[in-house]
Amino acid sequence: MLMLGCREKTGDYAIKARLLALKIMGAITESLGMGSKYLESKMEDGMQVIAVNCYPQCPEPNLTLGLPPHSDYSCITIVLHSSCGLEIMDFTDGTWRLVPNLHGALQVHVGDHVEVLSNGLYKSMVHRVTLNNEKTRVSIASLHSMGIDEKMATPEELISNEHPKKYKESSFRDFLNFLSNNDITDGKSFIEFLKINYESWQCDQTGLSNENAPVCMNKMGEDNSRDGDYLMKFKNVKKKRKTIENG
Ligand SMILES: O=C(O)CCC(=O)C(=O)O
Ligand SMILES: [Fe+2]
Repeated sequence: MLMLGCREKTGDYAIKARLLALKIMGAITESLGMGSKYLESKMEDGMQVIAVNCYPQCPEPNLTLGLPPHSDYSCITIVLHSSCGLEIMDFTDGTWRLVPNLHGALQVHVGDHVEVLSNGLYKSMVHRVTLNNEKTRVSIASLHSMGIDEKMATPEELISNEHPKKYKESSFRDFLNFLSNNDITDGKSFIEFLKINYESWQCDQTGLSNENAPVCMNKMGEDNSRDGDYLMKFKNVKKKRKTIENG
């Protein structure tokens, strides 16, 4: 009986989360000037993946993570959790910020595909999950994207001389292929792989060719900032800046 009750509730939750995701995606495409129906049919025919994550209490939470840093390869993810643990990367200063636990609140993560769709106006969120030594944490993540072979591309309307195309197009299957060949726990990220002219961007961001590097650092925080091993890169950029300043 208990299982039956869970089954119904889970099914109901999945349906409602999906409807909410469709509405949010409509609001996002509208905010980009593409109209609320721009992706409607592709999202309606798209995929929903529900991940139920259980993070057991851990005697030494400082030594490990529940989930390593990553961004979601979805358009958006809707998360409901039982307690604190989720942290998001604040690229303005390279620190992790704990998401507060508001009872019953849903968190919405912008995923990689919305970053591509918006030509970088929306940034997919880098997040991780920490553990605690008091209680088990449970989260339900509902990931919403287009069909497995549907390519997400930046609309022409969002591309101009001032805002050149920043990302290659890709499908969910492309991501799965990327996953089979790369270890994301090693810090590899698909969105970085999709970036066009990433090498030249990276060079600018080091400040090596720019005397106003502190501005670059800010720009890095607000703007591009993720990297396959972005934390390492963030540190390296700082290190390079120091070397430049000292030398
Ligand atoms: O447990 C959480 O709060 C987040 C889960 C998550 O990031 C994921 O499933 O991709
Ligand atoms: Fe995630």
